[in-house]
Amino acid sequence: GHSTSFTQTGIVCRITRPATLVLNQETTKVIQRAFQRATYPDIKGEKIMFLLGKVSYGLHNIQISNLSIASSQVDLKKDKSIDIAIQNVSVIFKGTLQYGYHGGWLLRVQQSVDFEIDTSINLQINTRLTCDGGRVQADTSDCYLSFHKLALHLHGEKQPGWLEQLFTDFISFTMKLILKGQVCKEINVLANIMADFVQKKAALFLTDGDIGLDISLTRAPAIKDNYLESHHKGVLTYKNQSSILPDSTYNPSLLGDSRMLYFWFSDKVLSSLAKAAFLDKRLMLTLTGDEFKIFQHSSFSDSQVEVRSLTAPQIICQPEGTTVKSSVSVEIRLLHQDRAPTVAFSFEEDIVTVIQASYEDKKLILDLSDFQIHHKSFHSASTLCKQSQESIQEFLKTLTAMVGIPVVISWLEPALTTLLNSKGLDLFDIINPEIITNKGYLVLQMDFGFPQHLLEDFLQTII
Ligand SMILES: CCCCCCCC/C=C\CCCCCCCC(=O)O[C@H]1CC[C@@]2(C)C(=CC[C@H]3[C@@H]4CC[C@H]([C@H](C)CCCC(C)C)[C@@]4(C)CC[C@@H]32)C1
Ligand SMILES: CCc1cc(Oc2ccnc(N(Cc3cccc(OC(F)(F)C(F)F)c3)C[C@@H](O)C(F)(F)F)n2)ccc1Cl
Repeated sequence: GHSTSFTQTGIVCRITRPATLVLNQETTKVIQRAFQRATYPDIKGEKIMFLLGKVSYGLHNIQISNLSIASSQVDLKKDKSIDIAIQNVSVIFKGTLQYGYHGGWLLRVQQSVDFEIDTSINLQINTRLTCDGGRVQADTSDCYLSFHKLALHLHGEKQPGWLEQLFTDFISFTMKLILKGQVCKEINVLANIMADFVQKKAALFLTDGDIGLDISLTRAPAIKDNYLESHHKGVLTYKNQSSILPDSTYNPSLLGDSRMLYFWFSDKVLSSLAKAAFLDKRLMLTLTGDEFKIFQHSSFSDSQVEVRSLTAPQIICQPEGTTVKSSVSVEIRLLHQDRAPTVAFSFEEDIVTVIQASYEDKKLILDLSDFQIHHKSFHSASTLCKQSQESIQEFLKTLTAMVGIPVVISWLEPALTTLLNSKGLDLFDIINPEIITNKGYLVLQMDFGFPQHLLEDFLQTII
């Protein structure tokens, strides 16, 4: 068939129906905020009333004095919208009603009385997610209020009957229009502040120093019966230069809909992150632990081992795990009191490791499931005979396998965990996350408890 010309997708986020049930708990807080933020303009008018002549009225300083929400449901409508239904929002408005009429040619009455308007409202908000300049936009113009109660209560002594009539016939109609207009406007404002907030937070999450991932959308988020999913470039930005992403291999059948949250990463994205880490000189390690004091009793004071990547590691995802191809140099240095360190000997190896990653107790765990070491070269300060070079080569291979690789992994695990937690990953209540690798991609799938901290953060941004 024809190939749809989409910009390539490196990362896909899928939020399923079970997740919307968790998120539903908190929609009422956002709606409450919308009612509180809305402003209610004065309602003024004048009517010619039978026998009374011209009557003028004005409702001033309308404020919310009490607000409660009974229940809400979130529903995904295929290829359309996220439908939020909210029942029994009961709101009490307070204000001052001024009214006056010009009776006979002399009689003028001007009254001012405090009022309460007691309402009970159902809301239906059908949110469409669109893509505007690579960012998620929420369009909540499909917003309906239905009133099953709107009653005026006037303070003080009995008021004239015609006033109730005026309220029932005219004022309540205007009141409904104002409420619908103001509340739906605020809901749209909040929905877009929220979408912007997640976009910003997500971008911060996937940036560290000069290394970042461009997570702008490649198309509008797709809404299906059981999930909604967003497609992101996942293009590496290093020192503000962004690289291109080769063609994407994503298709929706790769993800399920039983877990709340899925992230699909093309392994090209992981490879470009490894490349940026290499360019950013992060892939090197100086070991001075006791296990590396190989020249213990010689005249030299101390020794250290420096391990570093010679090229950008290549990351390939397979069903067996994440394959990392790196070429590495290991240097054994001697530290002297009085002069610069000298290199006792150094060697280079091509190392292929297969890693299985998991995430438990807010820690990233990297397990080595296979490896291959190809010895490339060896340099030593003192000349060695041929025979001993062979045995040294074997020894170094064993050293790399028994010490080198485990040391690098046990350095990388906490380093990545610290990086992720510095972004606030540990604040999330992530339930039973699974990290699954397959041909050319990696999937994170998990359930989660509502991110209370995220909502608090968000509600702070909207005073
Ligand atoms: C590459 C580091 C090399 C350092 C030093 C170079 C010298 C090497 C010397 C000798 C040994 C040779 C190589 C050593 C083997 C080490 C390589 C090695 O360990 O490779 C791993 C590098 C990290 C990574 C890409 C990987 C696997 C999975 C990836 C992780 C999956 C999830 C992680 C998410 C960001 C976390 C989300 C949590 C979730 C919300 C629950 C993600 C993507 C982080 C990166 C890892 C393979
Ligand atoms: C940090 C998670 C993440 C976000 C990405 O980019 C974006 C950008 C905009 N919206 C999203 N959504 C997915 C999503 C799910 C869960 C959490 C999350 O971000 C965050 F809440 F953790 C924030 F604090 F960082 C983002 C939402 C998008 O799917 C939707 F729903 F708007 F269409 N992701 C890309 C990759 C990764 Cl790992």
